[in-house]
Amino acid sequence: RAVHSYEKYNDLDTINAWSANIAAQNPGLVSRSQIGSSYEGRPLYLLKVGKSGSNKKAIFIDCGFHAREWVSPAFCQWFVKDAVESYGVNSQVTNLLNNLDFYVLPVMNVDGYVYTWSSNRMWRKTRSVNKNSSCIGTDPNRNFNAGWCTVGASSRACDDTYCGASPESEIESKALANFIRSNLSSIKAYVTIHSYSQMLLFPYSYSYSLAKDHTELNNVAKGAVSALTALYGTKYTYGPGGTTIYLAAGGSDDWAYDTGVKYSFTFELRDTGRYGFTLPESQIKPTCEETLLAVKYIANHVLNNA
Ligand SMILES: NCCCCC[C@@H](C[SeH])C(=O)O
Ligand SMILES: [Zn+2]
Ligand SMILES: [Zn+2]
Repeated sequence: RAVHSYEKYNDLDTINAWSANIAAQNPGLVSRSQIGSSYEGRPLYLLKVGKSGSNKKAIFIDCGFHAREWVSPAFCQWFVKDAVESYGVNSQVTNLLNNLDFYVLPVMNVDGYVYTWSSNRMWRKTRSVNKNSSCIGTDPNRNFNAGWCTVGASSRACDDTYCGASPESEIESKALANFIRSNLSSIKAYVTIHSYSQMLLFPYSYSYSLAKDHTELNNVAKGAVSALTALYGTKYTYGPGGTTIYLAAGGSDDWAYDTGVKYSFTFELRDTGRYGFTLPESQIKPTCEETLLAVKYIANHVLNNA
């Protein structure tokens, strides 16, 4: 197996070995569980990061929804590294980890991720077999029960934005939704990491109607983006998904929000198209460092307001 590096793209086996190790090496801060399995039978590992305590608020962060967006899982790994390195050293991180738990799902679409390493670097969807079609996979970010398949999604199995046979048809979507439903009393924020476009998005994408918490979410996004931009000058846009990027129904962020997770955000990381999904490894560090500032901004807002 390859050596793990935070500044390289790691294959799934390496990421799974890393998550086992980082939990074993930081027992007071990190624990690993399995929330389910993928279509092809791979485990979906979840890391819980935070100082053990009772009835703490939690933030759920997932990466790797879309297989080709390799910088996304790189960020989840970077996030956990920063947490364990900074605890007891940096007062802001220590405060966050004492008062919040972070559930980190390093790779949601494990089958798709493996497929981008073995067969097709540009694969997006899951790898499930579709009935009555030779085309494989569903877009997990069109597969949630939020305006499902009404707009900005396809009902054709061969399309990259195929919404699936039904909401939560994908075993991976079901596992994620079940975990959040079972932990609704503690999960105050949902952050899902994608690439590329350099955007910070929040509900709704399934319609142009404003979320009831639009003003607050917009202000949080504004603050998070300025924290991000302050580091290297990376320009981000932010706003409701529908008007900021495109209408897209069935998204995990809209579903989480309508399910009661008020602070729900989708990140589209670097870049704006020069490299796109094949962002060079030299940009992993700066991308993760700047994104970390935005996520910490959100976490602090949640800690003070949720
Ligand atoms: N829930 C939709 C959020 C906005 C679209 C996000 C992008 C990430 Se590649 C998409 O799923 O098309
Ligand atoms: Zn994506
Ligand atoms: Zn994207």
